Amino acid sequence: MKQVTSDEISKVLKYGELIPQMESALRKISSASDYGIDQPVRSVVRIKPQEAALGIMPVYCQDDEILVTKLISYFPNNKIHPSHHALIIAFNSQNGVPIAILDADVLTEMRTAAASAVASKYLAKPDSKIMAIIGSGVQAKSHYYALSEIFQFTEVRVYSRNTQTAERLCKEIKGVLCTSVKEAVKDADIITTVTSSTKPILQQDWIKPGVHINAVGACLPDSQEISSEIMQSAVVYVDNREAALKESGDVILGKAEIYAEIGEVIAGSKESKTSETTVFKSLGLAIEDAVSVKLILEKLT
Ligand SMILES: NC(=O)C1=CN([C@@H]2O[C@H](COP(=O)(O)OP(=O)(O)OC[C@H]3O[C@@H](n4cnc5c(N)ncnc54)[C@H](O)[C@@H]3O)[C@@H](O)[C@H]2O)C=CC1
Ligand SMILES: O=C([O-])C1=[NH+]CCC1
Repeated sequence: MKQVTSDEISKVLKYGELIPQMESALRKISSASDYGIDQPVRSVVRIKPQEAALGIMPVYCQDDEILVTKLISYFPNNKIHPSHHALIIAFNSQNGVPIAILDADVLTEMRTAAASAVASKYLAKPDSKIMAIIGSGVQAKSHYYALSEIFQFTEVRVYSRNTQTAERLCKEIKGVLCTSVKEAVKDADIITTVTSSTKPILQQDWIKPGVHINAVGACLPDSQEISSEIMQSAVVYVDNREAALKESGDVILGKAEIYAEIGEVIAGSKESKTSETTVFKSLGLAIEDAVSVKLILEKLT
C-alpha cells in the first residue's frame, strides 16, 4: 500500500487543477444518485473534556471509481500541535483492496479553500476587490491563495483573536492587519470566516449589503460563527443540505432557510443571487476528499 505524505501532496496539488475538480465534485454531490455516489453524513464523536471531536467521512463514487474514508480529529484548544489531523485510506473500488494511506492535513487545508473558491466564483461579484479573512490559522492562509486564483484583490484584511499569527499571515500575503472584525469587514466584497469560535463573530450592521460570506468554521451543531440575523436575511447556500441540517449551528441555531446547494447553482438548476447578500455554509464533504485523492494519486503515478 502506497503511503503519501503531506510534503508530497504540497508538491503535486495545485489550486489551478484542484478548483475545477472541486467544482465537479460539488455539482455531482447535488445529483448524487446520477453519479452513483454513496456519502452518508459524517459520524462525529465528541470528546467533551477537550471540547474536541473526531469525524469519520466515507464515500464511494461509481462515476469516478473512488472509494475512500477520512478520519479527522479536531482539537481546537491545541497550543503546540495543529488543531486538525487527518488521515485518508483509499481502497480499490473494484475489489476493496487498500491502495493508499495519505496524510490528509494539507489535502484538507487545500480542498476546503478550493470549495470556497468555487462558491465565491458563483456567488460573489466577479469584480470583488476587498477580501476580509477572520481567523489566521491554516484555513485563513489557504483561503487567501485559493480565492486569489479567481479574484484580483486590491486589499486583503485579516482579523484574528491571535494577533501573532495574524501579523505573520499579513506579512506573508501583504495583508492589512485589523484590530476588530468590524474594521476588517467594512465595505468588504468577500468575507471568509475561518475561526474556531463557537459563538457568532460577524454581525449584520457591520457588513455591506451584497457581500458574499464563506462561513467555513462552526462545523458542529452547537457552534455558530455568523449571527442569526445574517443567517436569516441572507441567501443561504450550503455544500450539502442533509449535512447542514445535522451539523451546522449557523443553520440550526440560526434558524436559517437554505436556498440551495452550491452544486445546484453549478448545475444551473438554482440561481446565483449575486446582487443579494449570500452565505456559503461550508461543512466539508468526503467527496471533496475523494476527488482530491484521485488527483494526487494520478499525479504520483
Ligand atoms: N468547512 C470545512 O470543510 C472545514 C472547516 N474547518 C473549520 O474551519 C475553522 C478553521 O480551521 P483551521 O484554520 O484549520 O483552524 P486553526 O486552529 O488553524 O485556526 C483557527 C483560527 O481561529 C482564530 N479564532 C478563534 N476564535 C476566534 C474569534 N472569536 N475571533 C477571531 N478569530 C478567532 C484563532 O486565533 C485561529 O487563528 C475551524 O472551525 C475548522 O473546524 C476546517 C477544515 C475543513
Ligand atoms: O470536512 C472536513 O474535513 C472538516 N470539516 C470540519 C472540520 C474538518
